[in-house]
Amino acid sequence: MANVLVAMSGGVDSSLAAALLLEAGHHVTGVTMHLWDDDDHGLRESLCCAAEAAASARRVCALLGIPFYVFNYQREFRRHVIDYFIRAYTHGLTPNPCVECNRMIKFRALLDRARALGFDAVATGHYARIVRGADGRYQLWRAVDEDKDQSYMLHMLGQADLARLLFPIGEYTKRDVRAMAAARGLPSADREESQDICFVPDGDYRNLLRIEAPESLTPGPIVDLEGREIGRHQGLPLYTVGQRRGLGLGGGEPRYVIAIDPARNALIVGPAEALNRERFTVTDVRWVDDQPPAEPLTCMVQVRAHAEPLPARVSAQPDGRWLVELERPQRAVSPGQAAVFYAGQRVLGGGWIARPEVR
Ligand SMILES: Nc1ncnc2c1ncn2[C@@H]1O[C@H](COP(=O)(O)OP(=O)(O)OP(=O)(O)O)[C@@H](O)[C@H]1O
Repeated sequence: MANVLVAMSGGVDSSLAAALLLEAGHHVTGVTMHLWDDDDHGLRESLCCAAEAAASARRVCALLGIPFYVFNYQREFRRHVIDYFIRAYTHGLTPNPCVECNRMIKFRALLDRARALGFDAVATGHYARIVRGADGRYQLWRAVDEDKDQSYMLHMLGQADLARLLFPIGEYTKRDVRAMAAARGLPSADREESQDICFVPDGDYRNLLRIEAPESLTPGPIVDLEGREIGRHQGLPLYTVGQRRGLGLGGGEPRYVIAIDPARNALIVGPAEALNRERFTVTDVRWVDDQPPAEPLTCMVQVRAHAEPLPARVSAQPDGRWLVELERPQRAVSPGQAAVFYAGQRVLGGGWIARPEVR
């Protein structure tokens, strides 16, 4: 029996996680993290759900008869997630704020505070599995429900984190989770289709950039692979590698965003073939086992949240980065996104895709 703090966002997954832990005989306490305010970042008109999440989590805790707290992490979230998000865009990268939120807020700030408060473990409603190997080491595996799997977003977890984490939902399919929640009188529907970015609920981050980093929206040249200017862009953060629509280049051969060059404030476009990448480097790599696996490492590499993993050779570079050589070229590998290394269902580790040298 353990003293478990359950991170609750008011939805079906974390609500059921709390219920299952309670049924397993643990002492369970619910907590909602207050991450941002409805009147922050000039986003007032598009925000909805931060307060609603806490209210819903509070109701679930009352139903389960467990204590409920709200922890204020607005300052940390601003610094580590929103500022990172803005900074990445101003550096021509495509950020993944959920990975940073997991790394710095849920699995750093919350885990640390839980320990300081005397909790043995923190549980979340993430879809992933923690498995203890025969050697006693912790392993991170994909969820049973592959469609819902969130292991890509959790690749930064190391041994000390996994020793104090529980993902009770990872063993079930979303269907099971809904049915089990309904059977317990818990909310069983998702509030809304999960938004990609919680602090930009309508998916339009231009307002945020307009207020926080207006200079990032400076129009500039669209250049082809030969360096000829063939159009104008409206600000680099509005484009992603691989994008075709919205370039305003008129007819002719379809052209795609091949690279973003913040030094020249230029968008580099070219034909579809130019998007294919076989090699790229990954920075800030963290390994679930806390140490790199033996080389040569052949594994599967996933370069976006829902991308198909591809076979690759991964090798350490003298500068601390890791070089990924894919067996087959992959379209649109976006600098700033996470690259996560898998051995079958098991996460080995991962890091950030670095920007290649741009011409
Ligand atoms: N504001 C928050 N406060 C506390 N925990 C949170 C918060 N946001 C997310 N979490 C935790 O992280 C988990 C994964 O979050 P994610 O946003 O991927 O799913 P979700 O749709 O919020 O899940 P749920 O069905 O539990 O609402 C949640 O299940 C919950 O445990």
